Amino acid sequence: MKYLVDSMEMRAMDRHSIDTIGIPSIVLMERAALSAVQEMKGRLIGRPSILVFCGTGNNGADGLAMARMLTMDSYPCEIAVIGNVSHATEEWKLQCHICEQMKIPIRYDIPDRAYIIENRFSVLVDAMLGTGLSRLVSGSYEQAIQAMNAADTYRVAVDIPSGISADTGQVLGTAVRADLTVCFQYRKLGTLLFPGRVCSGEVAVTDIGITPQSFDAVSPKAFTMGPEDIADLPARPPRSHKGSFGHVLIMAGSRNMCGAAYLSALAAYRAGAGLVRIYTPEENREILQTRLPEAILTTYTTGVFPVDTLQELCKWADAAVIGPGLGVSEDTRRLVSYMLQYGDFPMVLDADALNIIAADENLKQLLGKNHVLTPHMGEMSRLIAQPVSRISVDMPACARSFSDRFGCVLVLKDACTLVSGGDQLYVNACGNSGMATGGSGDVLSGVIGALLAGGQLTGFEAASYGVLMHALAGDRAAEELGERAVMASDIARRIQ
Ligand SMILES: NC(=O)C1=CN([C@@H]2O[C@H](COP(=O)(O)OP(=O)(O)OC[C@H]3O[C@@H](n4cnc5c(N)ncnc54)[C@H](OP(=O)(O)O)[C@@H]3O)[C@@H](O)[C@H]2O)[C@@H](O)CC1
Ligand SMILES: [K+]
Repeated sequence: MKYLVDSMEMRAMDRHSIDTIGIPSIVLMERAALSAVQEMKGRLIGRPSILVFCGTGNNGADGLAMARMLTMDSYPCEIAVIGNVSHATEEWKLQCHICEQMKIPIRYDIPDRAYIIENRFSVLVDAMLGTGLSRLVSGSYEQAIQAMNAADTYRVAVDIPSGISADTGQVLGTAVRADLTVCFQYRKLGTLLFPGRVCSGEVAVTDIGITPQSFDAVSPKAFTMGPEDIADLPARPPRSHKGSFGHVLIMAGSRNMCGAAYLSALAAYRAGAGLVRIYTPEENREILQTRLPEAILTTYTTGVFPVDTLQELCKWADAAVIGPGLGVSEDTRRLVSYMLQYGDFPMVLDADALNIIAADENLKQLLGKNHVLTPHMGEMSRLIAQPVSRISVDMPACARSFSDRFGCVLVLKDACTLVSGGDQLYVNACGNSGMATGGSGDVLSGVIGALLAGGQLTGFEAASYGVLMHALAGDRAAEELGERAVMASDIARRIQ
């Protein structure tokens, strides 16, 4: 598990380290600059000429310190100061004074592409704007960013590419497109969220001497996970039977539409469920029994609402997945409404269940801690009656506000899927574009359903690990088949 921080959290940690623990700001800065230089040098061949673009805040001060270290290490190095020097921080003034004493060339106008080519700079360092970015980029910063992007060079961003919001990953006007970003102490949330992730290039995180003590008892809320974190899932006891791992009820599929039910059920079994039961229209019986004989089937006839059967199913289930391929009809509306009222166990609400809930304010009011909702951007837009463009501007805030308001877990599916619940935010860093394929969401809902049914994870944990397992399976599928060829069933079969 790795923490991700936003600008406010990072500022609070910097302040606590400086004011309470007593580490001077300039000491943190020295380690930051040294670590960035080391990361950079490890990727360079020979001693290329380097131009360091410095703003006038502490991100710029980092850049000045880096220019000093690079010069001392015999790299031909020059500094370009961007922005208003009258706003410079104390650290900046000190670092600038040292550079002047060392006679490192400093220029105060904006170098253009021609200047960069003429002087054969093949590495550009972006130390203009860091976590202090507070508004749309314009004027001299905008020109400098454009000059950096126009040059055919290796670009290194200090802490975060200038112009990317550390909180949302959005481009605030314009942003540097870096090949390497060196994040200090913690990865900034905006370097993982799109489009910040694309602008950040390779991301290295370095230790600058801020300890967990600097959290001041409040840990960062966002985190990410990788393949190594799967080992933290509760172990399966060796002495177990199929009842030990939970019963998953999959309410999915509609008349002659059984693919979603099949994929979700298959994924639930692959993710470790003990027993999977599919509740679907009678017409789907034959094909599902043929495709997935391991699943138990309970079927219903369109137009009939079998309350007794539903009562039995609710007694049987440890967790449910409701919605894949369900369709939006009076039958399914009654089904979703019944399950929200009487299903007293964790459940995943996906696809058409979400569309049904979106259209009925009374159903929304039934949402709570038992519920994991898994909307993609279109479904989210319907749930909150906001356009997708509005959601994209700040996905973490949108996910948080929904999960807070309804007390549920929200999985907001996108190229960078988020899971929000309680006070936490999981940001998925795995997976690939091959997973943007029909049925991929049905597979995810089945995985989360199985993890919920296991009974050892909270809704938030099941959803986060579910997203991770699904993404890792997608990566295995892409590695074997190529991203273009991946289908949902390929993902389901590679869940481990
Ligand atoms: N001890 C520490 O704290 C440590 C901090 N560290 C480093 O400090 C960084 C944070 O430094 P920071 O807080 O000084 O903010 P920073 O990113 O330099 O930006 C502020 C400047 O930007 C300006 N500005 C903002 N938006 C703008 C816009 N759109 N367009 C134009 N200008 C804009 C703003 O201008 P003003 O509002 O004053 O006019 C101000 O001049 C952090 O990312 C890390 O690199 C490390 O060394 C470790 C120790
Ligand atoms: K920067």
